[in-house]
Amino acid sequence: MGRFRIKVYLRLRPSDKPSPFIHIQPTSSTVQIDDDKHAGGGPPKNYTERRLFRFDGIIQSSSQEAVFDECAKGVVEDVLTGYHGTIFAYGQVGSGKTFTMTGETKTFIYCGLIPRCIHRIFEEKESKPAAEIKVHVSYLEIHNEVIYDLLAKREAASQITTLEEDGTVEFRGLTRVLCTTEEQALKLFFEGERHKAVAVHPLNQVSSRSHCMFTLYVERHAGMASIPEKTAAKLNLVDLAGFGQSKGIEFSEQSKKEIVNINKSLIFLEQISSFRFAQFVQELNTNAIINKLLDPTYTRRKYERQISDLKQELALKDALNGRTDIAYDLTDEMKSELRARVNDFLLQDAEVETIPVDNLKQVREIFKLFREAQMTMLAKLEVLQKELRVTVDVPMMKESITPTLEEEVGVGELDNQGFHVGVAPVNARPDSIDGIPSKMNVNIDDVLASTLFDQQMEAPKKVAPNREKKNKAFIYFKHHTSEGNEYENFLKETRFVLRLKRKLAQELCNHINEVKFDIANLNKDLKEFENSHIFENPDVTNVDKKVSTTTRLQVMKAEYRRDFNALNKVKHEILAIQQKVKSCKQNILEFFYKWLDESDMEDVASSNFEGVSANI
Ligand SMILES: Nc1ncnc2c1ncn2[C@@H]1O[C@H](COP(=O)(O)OP(=O)(O)OP(=O)(O)O)[C@@H](O)[C@H]1O
Repeated sequence: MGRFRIKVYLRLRPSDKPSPFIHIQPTSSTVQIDDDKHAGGGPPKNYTERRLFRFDGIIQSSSQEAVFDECAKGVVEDVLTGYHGTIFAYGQVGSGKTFTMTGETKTFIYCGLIPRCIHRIFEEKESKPAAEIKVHVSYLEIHNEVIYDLLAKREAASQITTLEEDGTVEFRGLTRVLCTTEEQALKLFFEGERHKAVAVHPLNQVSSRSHCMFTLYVERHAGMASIPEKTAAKLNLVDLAGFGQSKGIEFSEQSKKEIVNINKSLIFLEQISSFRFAQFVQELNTNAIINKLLDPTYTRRKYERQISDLKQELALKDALNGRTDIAYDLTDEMKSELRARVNDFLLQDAEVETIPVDNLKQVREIFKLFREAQMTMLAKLEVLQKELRVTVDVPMMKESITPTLEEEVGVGELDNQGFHVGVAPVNARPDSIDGIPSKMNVNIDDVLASTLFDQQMEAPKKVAPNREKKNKAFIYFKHHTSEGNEYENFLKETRFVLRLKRKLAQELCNHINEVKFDIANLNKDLKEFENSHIFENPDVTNVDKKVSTTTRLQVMKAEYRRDFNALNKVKHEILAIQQKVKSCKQNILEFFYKWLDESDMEDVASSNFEGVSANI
């Protein structure tokens, strides 16, 4: 990589009346401008402190050939060796940009830089066929902020978009044409010229109203057999639209729009003025690199050689460290051995040291196996969750996979491996549910055997009227007195809630029984796996089956524990509601007998309370 400075040359257009206040010094490549107080002109007032401007070269009345030799030849030579290059002309309207870049193309001596660059590149191509130079060209124009492809059909041109990446700008959709001869490239250039937007300007009869960029893409071999790398560089040749004062000049609406867009795109230039801009650009540094196109065959050979060298180096290092039996390429046998070790570690509690770790490839293979195991487990879990229509969240899984000390003294023992279903809060353990883990079936009536549900209340010992009349009086009390009515409604509501809770408890019992059944079967399967000694003859399908069974067992146990705890909770709620029902019944009877005592017994006896059942 080389550091380059942008070079700036000043080309002066011949003039009949050169300004007496601008002093050109070709030998020192400087321009001295007199103070504007005396000159009545010069640069904008806010820049008057700067009077001396230095350039890389000043070209006065030179031929087009001399301009090419001094300003462009070096750039073209660099492009031919693989560096990108750009030549652009800027200046006021009519200052000679197009004359410099394109020139008068009918006669070669008046040809500008673009035809001369084309000529030089094809000259190289013809003189060095071994370099296999390939040349493509493109030509674009930016007019009124729209990009046009001058080598494509006009209507398709506006579709060109720019893509900025890593500090470079690409034109998407721009036509690139392969040219095998200089004539072909020139023809394309002239064709593009005809499409350019030009208009009459008070300072120039044929004024460019757009920015144009002609690009030559040059691909070639480096030219040395030992370095068969290709280079690919491009040469951008840019003719900017002219900028300048438009005050006091009459323009058409179209021209006004163009001027606004041109001045907007050249705002930096406009504010600094041509000379200021030149000084600024000269201070910029660029990093230039040769743009290599790698030959795949050469690159492959190069890397093969590097790999072989590195292998030898590694073998030497291993030998020096006494590691002579290290194999860096894993065979299928080695891979299945590794798989068996990983399975032992994951499923048989084998020590981690039993997994060999000798080289990077092994480590990668081990990671791969771990990932496979995890993916298999996750996939199976997903299937299980779908099957069971339950959501097992991660904390619950963790809890069931990793027993805690607390769990060692937990409730029940569902399998023959010391597993229990977890710890129920001491005060939450209902007497009638103690038997669940050891019994195969849970019955709601057993579970609720201790309840006093629907017991008939014993009436306080009182002198009662005839039983049938008393029942009728009780019904009357419930339906026709405000106290009785209130208790009756409350009782109905409480019983309704009780029915719902009982239903829920019944469902939980059923599910627990199903889960218990599944757990018993899974335990049986696991036993069979163990008896078949699958790990002595590892078989992927069998190992997978065992993983699946173990995972399923853990899920079922977690589910059992969850439902078991839920059942405990519902049981307590049922007991509380039953207690409520009981006291409600007691209250209603108490109030009934009180009401009966206060009533006239004759009235009660003669009353007709027909039509309602006497049970409460
Ligand atoms: N060095 C030169 N020697 C002779 N004639 C020149 C020179 N420079 C420019 N001219 C003439 O001056 C006129 C304007 O030049 P040109 O069109 O190149 O200017 P421009 O900067 O491209 O203008 P615009 O910005 O309007 O496109 C043309 O007729 C051109 O032939």
